[in-house]
Amino acid sequence: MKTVITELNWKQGNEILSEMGEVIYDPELWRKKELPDIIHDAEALIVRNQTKVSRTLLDSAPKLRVIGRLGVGLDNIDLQATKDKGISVVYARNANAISVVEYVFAVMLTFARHPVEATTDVKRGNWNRKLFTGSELYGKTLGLIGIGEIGTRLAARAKAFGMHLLGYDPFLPPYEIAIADFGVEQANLEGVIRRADFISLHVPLNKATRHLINKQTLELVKSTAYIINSARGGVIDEQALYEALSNKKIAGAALDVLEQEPPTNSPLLKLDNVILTPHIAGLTEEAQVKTSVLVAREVIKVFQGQQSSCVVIL
Ligand SMILES: NC(=O)C1=CN([C@@H]2O[C@H](COP(=O)(O)OP(=O)(O)OC[C@H]3O[C@@H](n4cnc5c(N)ncnc54)[C@H](O)[C@@H]3O)[C@@H](O)[C@H]2O)C=CC1
Ligand SMILES: O=C(O)CCC(=O)C(=O)O
Repeated sequence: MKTVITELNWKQGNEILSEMGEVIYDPELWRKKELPDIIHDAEALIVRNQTKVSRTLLDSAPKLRVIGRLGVGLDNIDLQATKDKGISVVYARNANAISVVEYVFAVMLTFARHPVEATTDVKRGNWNRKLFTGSELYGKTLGLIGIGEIGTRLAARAKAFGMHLLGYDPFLPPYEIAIADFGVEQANLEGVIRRADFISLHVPLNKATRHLINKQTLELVKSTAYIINSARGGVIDEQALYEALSNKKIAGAALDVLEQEPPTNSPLLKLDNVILTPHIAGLTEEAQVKTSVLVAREVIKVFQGQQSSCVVIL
C-alpha cells in the first residue's frame, strides 16, 4: 500500500502505515503545487483539514482506494466525488471529542472568572479584587447545538458542574439514551438560543448549518450570553457576529474556528470581548496520538477489505 500524508501527523500512526509499504509524509504537501503528481500512484491518502480534496485532485490519483481524515469534520473533502469514484473515507470518530469538551470548559471558565485579564492587571501593579468579581457556571444554562460525540460528552461534564442543559439536534435518535442520562432538555433552535447563558456549537459544516447563527438568530441571544464556536467558521455569519459583539448585544464569543483560517483583516481581531484560538480545540497530545493510530488502523482495515466502524456512509 502506498500512502501519502499531506498534513501534520503523529509518528505513532505513521509507523503503523510504514509497516504496510511506502509512506510519503510531508506536513506541508497540502499547499504544494506538486501534490497531484505525488499522489498519482497513491492507494491511501491521509489528510487533516487543510487539504482540499476536490474532484479534480482525485482525478489525479486513479489508484486511490481510501482516504483517512485525521479528525472529524469532512467539509474539506468532496464526498460526492469519493462516492462516485468508489473511494472509502474513514475519519477519527470520537478521538478528539474530550479535548474539544475541555476547550469549551477552558473558555467558559475564562469568561466567568477572567484569569488572564486579572493576571495582566496584577502584573501591572494593581490589586483590583472587586473589578474581577466573577460568576459561577453552577446554575447557568448551557445550550448545545449539535448533540453528537462532542455534545454528549460536554453535557456529561457540564452536568457535573451543576449547569442546566438545553439541546437542539434534529437528528437525535442515535443519542437518545445518552441525552436521557445526561438530562439534556430538548428544545428547538430558537428555544436554545433565547434561553442559554452559553451557546456551544457542535455541528458539522454543511448546506443546512452554514450561517446557522446569523443576524436574525443573534438578535435572540441574551445580552449576557456567550457563544462558543469550536465547530466550523462557516456555521456563524462573522459579519453579523462582529456587529452583535461590537454593539454589546451579546457578552462575548470564543472562536476556535473562522471562515478564513488564518484570518486576514478580520474586524473580530480588534474586539476585547472575543477569545480567538488557532483551531486548537481538538489539538492535544492525547487526542492526536489516538487520532493517528485510529486512522492508520482503519485505513489499513479498508485496504484489506475489512469492515471499519469509522467509515463515512453517504
Ligand atoms: N475545533 C476542532 O478542533 C474540532 C472541531 N470539530 C467540529 O465539530 C463537529 C462536531 O463533531 P462531533 O460531535 O464529533 O460530530 P458528530 O457527528 O458526532 O455530531 C454532530 C451532531 O450534529 C448534529 N447535526 C447535524 N446537522 C445539524 C443541524 N442542522 N442542527 C443541529 N444539529 C445538527 C448531528 O445530528 C450530530 O448529532 C465536527 O463536524 C467538526 O466540524 C470536531 C473536532 C475538533
Ligand atoms: O483537523 C484538525 O486538525 C482539527 C480538528 C478538527 O477540526 C476536526 O477534527 O474536525
